[in-house]
Amino acid sequence: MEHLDLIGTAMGLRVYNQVYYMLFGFIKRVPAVWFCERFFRFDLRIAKFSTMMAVEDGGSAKRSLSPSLLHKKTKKPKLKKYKAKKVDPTSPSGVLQFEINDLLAEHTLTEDQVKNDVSAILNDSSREGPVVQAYHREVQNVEVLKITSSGDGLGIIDNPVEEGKKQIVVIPFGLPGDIVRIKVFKTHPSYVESDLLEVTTKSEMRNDELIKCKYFGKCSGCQFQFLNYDNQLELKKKTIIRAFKHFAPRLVEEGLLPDVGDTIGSPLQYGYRTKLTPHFDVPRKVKSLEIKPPLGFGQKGRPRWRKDTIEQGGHASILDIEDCPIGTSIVNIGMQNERARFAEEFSKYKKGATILLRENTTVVTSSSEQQKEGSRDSTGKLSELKVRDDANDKTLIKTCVTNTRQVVTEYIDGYTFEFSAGEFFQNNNSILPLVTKYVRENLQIPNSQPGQEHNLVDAYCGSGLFSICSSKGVTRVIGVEISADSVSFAQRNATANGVENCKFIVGKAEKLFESIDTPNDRTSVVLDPPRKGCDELFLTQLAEYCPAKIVYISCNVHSQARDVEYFLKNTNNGNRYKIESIRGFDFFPQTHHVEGVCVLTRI
Ligand SMILES: C[S@@+](CC[C@H](N)C(=O)[O-])C[C@H]1O[C@@H](n2cnc3c(N)ncnc32)[C@H](O)[C@@H]1O
Repeated sequence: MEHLDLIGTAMGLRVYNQVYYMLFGFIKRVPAVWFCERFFRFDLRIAKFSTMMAVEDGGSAKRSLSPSLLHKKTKKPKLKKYKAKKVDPTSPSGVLQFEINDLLAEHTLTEDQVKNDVSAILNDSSREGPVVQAYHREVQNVEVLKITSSGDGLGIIDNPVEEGKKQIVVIPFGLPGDIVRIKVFKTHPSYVESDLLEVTTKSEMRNDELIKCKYFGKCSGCQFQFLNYDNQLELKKKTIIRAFKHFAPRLVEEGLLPDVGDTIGSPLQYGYRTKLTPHFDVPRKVKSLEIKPPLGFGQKGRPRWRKDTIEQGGHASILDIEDCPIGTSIVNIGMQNERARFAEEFSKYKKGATILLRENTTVVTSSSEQQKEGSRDSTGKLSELKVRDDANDKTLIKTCVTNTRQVVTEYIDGYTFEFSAGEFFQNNNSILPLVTKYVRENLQIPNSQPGQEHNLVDAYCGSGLFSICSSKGVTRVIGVEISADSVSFAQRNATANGVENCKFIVGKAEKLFESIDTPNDRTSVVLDPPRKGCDELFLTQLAEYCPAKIVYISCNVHSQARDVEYFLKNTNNGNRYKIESIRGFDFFPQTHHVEGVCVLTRI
C-alpha cells in the first residue's frame, strides 16, 4: 500500500509537471498551482514544493522528491477549511451580501461566477505565497458601480486566477461613477476588500474641496466628507429604501409601504458629536512602552490613498488623531488634554485602552454649583466653554467628562437630563429637539377630542429622553428599560424637570405588558431598541396589546425593516396597522449612519 501511494504521488507529480510546462511554462506559476490543485486535487503544499523545484532546476517530478520522501510514508498534510462565520443578516456584513446580490442580478451574474477560492488562499504556503499574491494585487481602471449602506463603493473586476470568472470588490471611499486604481488585500467567498489608491476619473458627486479632516480617507469614522450635504441625505434615504426592500419584501410586494420621506438634516454638520472614544493599543509581550503608540480611531482597510506620514495619522491600525472635526469643541479640547496626559504617562500602560470624552452641559443659574470634575489642561485647570442658548435665554457651561461613572448632564428642549457617562445617550444634541418634536407629534392619536385621556409607553426608554420630552399634555407615561442605572436616572430626570406623570420599570421591554393597565385605544407606544432591534416575543405582545399608535425609532434601519414586517405580517393584530410614514434623521453627518423613524397607525 505504502509503495502504491508513493507511485501514485510520484506519477501525479509528473503529470502535474508536464501539464504545468505545457500550459503555463511561459507564465507565472500561480495559475498552475491553482489549476492542479483544483483539477487533480493535489495537496497544494506538495504541488508548490514541486513547482518551485521544477522552476528552479527544470527537473522531473521524481527528482523533485527527496529520497527520504520516496521511502517513508508521507503524511498527507491536512488542508485548512474555510469556516464561514454566522452573521446576523441585519449586521453590516449581512447587509453587504444583499447588496452584492442586487449587483449580481443587475449584471446577470450568478453567485458561482464571482465565488473566490478562499481555501486556496488559506492553504497557500505563506502570507506572500503565489496564490495570495495573485489575489491580492493592484487593479487599474475599476469603475465604481454602486455605493453600499456602509458607505463603500462596489465594483466588478476579473478573477485573477480563474479565467472567465469575476470578483465583486468593495472599494472604500469609492463613489458611483469614479474610475479608480485599487489594491485588493483581503478575500472573502463572495467578495474581496480593497484599498483605494487613486481616483483617476471622478464621480460627479465627488468634491474633495469639501473635505475638512486631513485623516479623511484613512479614518474609519467618516465616509462622506467629499459629498455635499444634500447628496448625503439622499444616499441615506436610499439606504432606507433598500433596507425595506431587503428586510421587508412582503410589505414592498403588497404595496404596504409609503414612499420613504426626505431625510431630516442635522442643524450642525460638523462639531456635533458629544461623545468620542479614542483608543490605543499596547502590543502583546511588550513589558513597557518606549515609544508613544498612536491614540485615535481605527484605520479603514490598509489605505495608502492619502499621504502615509505620521502627520496623516501614520499607518498603524489605529490612526494618531489630535482633532476630530465632527466632535464638539469641548470634546476636542478634552481630546487635547487627554493626549497631552497620555504623552506623559503612556509608559505606565500594560494594556490598550479607550478614553471616554463626553460633553457635559450645565445651565447657569444663580444657585448652580461650579463644575468640579472633567478633563483638565496641563496646568490642572478644568477646561470649560461658555455658550449662549438664545432660544431659551440661558447660559450654558460645557465641560468634558472622562470618567465612565461620572454623572453627565445634557440640556435638550428646555429639559435637563442626567445619566452615567458610560451609559447610552444620543450623541448629537443639535438634532434632538427636531427628533423629539417629530416623535411627540406622531404619537398623537387620530381623531382625539380635547381633554381625552392619552397614555404613552416608552419601550427601551434609557434615561427618559422621549418619555420626558413627550410628557406634556399626556395623562400617563410608562417607560421600560433593561439598565437599572438608566431607570434610576429616568426617574430622577422626571422629578428634576417637574414631570409627575412618568413611571419607569426595570426589565426587558416585554415586561411592560405585565404591568400595563392603560386602555390600548388611548395609548401610544414609542420604541427605540438597540441595533439588533426588537425580539419577536416583544413584537407579538405589542401586537396583542394593540396600541392606537406606534413610533419606532432605530439606529439600524435593517433590523427596523425586519421588525416592521414581522409585526405587520406575522402577528395576530398586525393587519390592523398601516405604515403612515418612514423617514431618516441624520444623527451622524459625514458618516453613512442613518436613524430611521417609522410611524404605524392602527386602522
Ligand atoms: C438606542 S437606546 C435608546 C434609549 C433612549 N430611548 C434614548 O433615546 O436615550 C436603547 C436602550 O435600550 C436598552 N435595552 C437594550 N435591550 C433592552 C431590552 N431587551 N429591554 C429593554 N431595554 C433594553 C438599552 O439599555 C438602551 O438604553
